[in-house]
Amino acid sequence: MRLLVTGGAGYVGSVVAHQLLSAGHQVVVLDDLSSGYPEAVPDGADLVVGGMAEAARLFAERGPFDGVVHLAARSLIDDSVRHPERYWHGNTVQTLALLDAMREAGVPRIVVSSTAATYGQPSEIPISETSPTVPTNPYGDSKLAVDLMLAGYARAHGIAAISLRYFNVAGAVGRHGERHDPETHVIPLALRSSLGEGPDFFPVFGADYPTPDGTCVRDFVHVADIANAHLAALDRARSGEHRVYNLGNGKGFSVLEVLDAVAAVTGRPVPRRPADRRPGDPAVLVASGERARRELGWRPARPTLEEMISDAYRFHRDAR
Ligand SMILES: NC(=O)c1ccc[n+]([C@@H]2O[C@H](COP(=O)([O-])OP(=O)(O)OC[C@H]3O[C@@H](n4cnc5c(N)ncnc54)[C@H](O)[C@@H]3O)[C@@H](O)[C@H]2O)c1
Ligand SMILES: O=c1ccn([C@@H]2O[C@H](COP(=O)(O)OP(=O)(O)O[C@H]3O[C@H](CO)[C@H](O)[C@H](O)[C@H]3O)[C@@H](O)[C@H]2O)c(=O)[nH]1
Repeated sequence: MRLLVTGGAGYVGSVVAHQLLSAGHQVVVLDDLSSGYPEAVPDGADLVVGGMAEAARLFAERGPFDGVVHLAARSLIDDSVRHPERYWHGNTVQTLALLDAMREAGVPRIVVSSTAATYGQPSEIPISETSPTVPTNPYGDSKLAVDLMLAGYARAHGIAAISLRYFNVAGAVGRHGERHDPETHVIPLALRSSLGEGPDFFPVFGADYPTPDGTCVRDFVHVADIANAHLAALDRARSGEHRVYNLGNGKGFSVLEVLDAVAAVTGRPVPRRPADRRPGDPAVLVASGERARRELGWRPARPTLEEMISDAYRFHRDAR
């Protein structure tokens, strides 16, 4: 297929672009480099620098395209609380422009990055695709709005649409890894603390959650597994239908368990200090992967935390 990958200069997008190329697809990356890096774009993919306003021109000049894999987004939760307009414009309005360009050019299918943040504080564990969606921040709101938009466009305009709700993405594939600035995610931050490159103490946000050790529990998924789900979703997408899939391993690890696993990989402890809860953090986020298994045939091939952390560590060492 000839595919447009938005956000392909970012963490997950660069791995998705890499796997699509390995599977023999043609890839054009559209990325405004607001949080991505040109050198992250895999060899073999063309990079076009710009926002979704460029999509119409790309479809007209470089078409026909068989589909879009849309990962471009802002995803800093704290920032979204302070500047909701950045998320409504950057995520929701930008996606609307992309969908309109697809309609105009007759691009038939789209696979979109959604997020566990669309569920907010979950009412049940594991979280299934039919669980209530009540986001607790504008980032989650802006992503849920995209999912609703996709449902309407699929129904009315025949677009084949799939939303993949990632839980906590981790790990790296070769030279494609997590490089956010600022970094807010637990594994890269814990690696830095363990290696003496971060703050002196890793802040553990909250010790009194209703979990076995009092810290939050998350469902980590290897970025290579996440990327493979996009290939399966492109195959599964059906005209006129919007489907949502949770991507997780169905198993949770607490923040303290993550810190121990990081220490086991680096051979050095993670110095830590209790800190206040981070506003909006749900105690437990664990996915039911049942629908993705049944309908996409997707099974994570790298489910262990050790492998995710080892790959992230290798990427971190090589990038230094
Ligand atoms: N990393 C996670 O744990 C996680 C979890 C759930 C969902 N997601 C979603 O996955 C996607 C990728 O996340 P990531 O961690 O790789 O983020 P990232 O910041 O590394 O990548 C996002 C990429 O999109 C680009 N971009 C942002 N806005 C753009 C715009 N308007 N036009 C063009 N390019 C734009 C950025 O420059 C960057 O290269 C996002 O949609 C995010 O919401 C990520
Ligand atoms: O310095 C830190 C950083 C994180 N944490 C804890 O580690 C856990 C994981 O936090 P992350 O920031 O790594 O990831 P989140 O669980 O907040 O992930 C959420 O935000 C992501 C976007 O950044 C995705 O959208 C994802 O789907 C959504 O669940 C949380 O309990 C958090 O409180 C700490 O204790 N200290």
